[in-house]
Amino acid sequence: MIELSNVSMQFPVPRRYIDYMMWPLKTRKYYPVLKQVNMSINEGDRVGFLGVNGAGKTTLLKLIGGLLYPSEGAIYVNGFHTCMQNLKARRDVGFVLNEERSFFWRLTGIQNLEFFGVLDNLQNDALHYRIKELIKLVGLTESGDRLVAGYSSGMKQRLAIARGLLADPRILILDEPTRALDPKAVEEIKTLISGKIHDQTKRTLLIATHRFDEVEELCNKVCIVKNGSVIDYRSIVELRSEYRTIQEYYHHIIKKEEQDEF
Ligand SMILES: Nc1ncnc2c1ncn2[C@@H]1O[C@H](COP(=O)(O)OP(=O)(O)OP(=O)(O)O)[C@@H](O)[C@H]1O
Repeated sequence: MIELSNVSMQFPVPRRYIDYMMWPLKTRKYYPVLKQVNMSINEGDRVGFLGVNGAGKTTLLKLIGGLLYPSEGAIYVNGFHTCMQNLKARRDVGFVLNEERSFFWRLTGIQNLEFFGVLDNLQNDALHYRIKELIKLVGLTESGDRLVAGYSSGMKQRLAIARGLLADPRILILDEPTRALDPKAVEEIKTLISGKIHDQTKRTLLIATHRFDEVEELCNKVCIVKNGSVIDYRSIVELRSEYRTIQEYYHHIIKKEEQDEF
């Protein structure tokens, strides 16, 4: 269970930008990225986070995963406060972040997993057994001994998924898991996530994405983030009674929100 109560997040304005800002913005030391977010996510839920670039999806996921602390409010993951009990809150959370540079390119896929596995407190036989299992699960058995420098984007994404699963977390956070992949690789990653990662384990999945098909196929709930606020959060079954597709629902909610602003 994940609970967010009145969560706000501000980042400091970088010094180099202040010089170019006009008064009264010049006096601003912080800018808001998330505003008063309240939501709860049940165990086994698969939530798709939709919103334009810069809406605050990644920041929200990093806060839930305890990688960032909120400026205000509180987040509880399985009853643990993400600031006060950070290690306990993070124990059951795995991350699949879309950062190409987060692997050591001159090491093999398996060597990378060994490195990150040690950081996750796995050792010796337990670590090697887990890596073998994961390499098979993500379909990298043939290429586990190849240098990551020679991996395609799809293979790096599979490796990122394996890394996120090293500690066998109950909650998996995926930030744009199919970004920059070709259509075949997108389908393969979606099948991997829906079948082996969710269906067989009933893990909680939190997925930030720009793809409506991904939400349709992988999620049971949708959360729309706009300008740092959660403007709608509901189950897909519920929205089906009003909208034919996720796309139609998304555009309608965004339009309604814009009309309400004026
Ligand atoms: N570490 C940081 N320091 C300062 N500003 C940040 C930091 N991380 C994110 N931001 C800012 O917070 C805002 C929200 O960014 P975030 O990455 O959460 O959005 P997003 O919805 O995930 O966007 P995208 O779809 O492009 O990934 C942006 O304006 C971004 O520049």
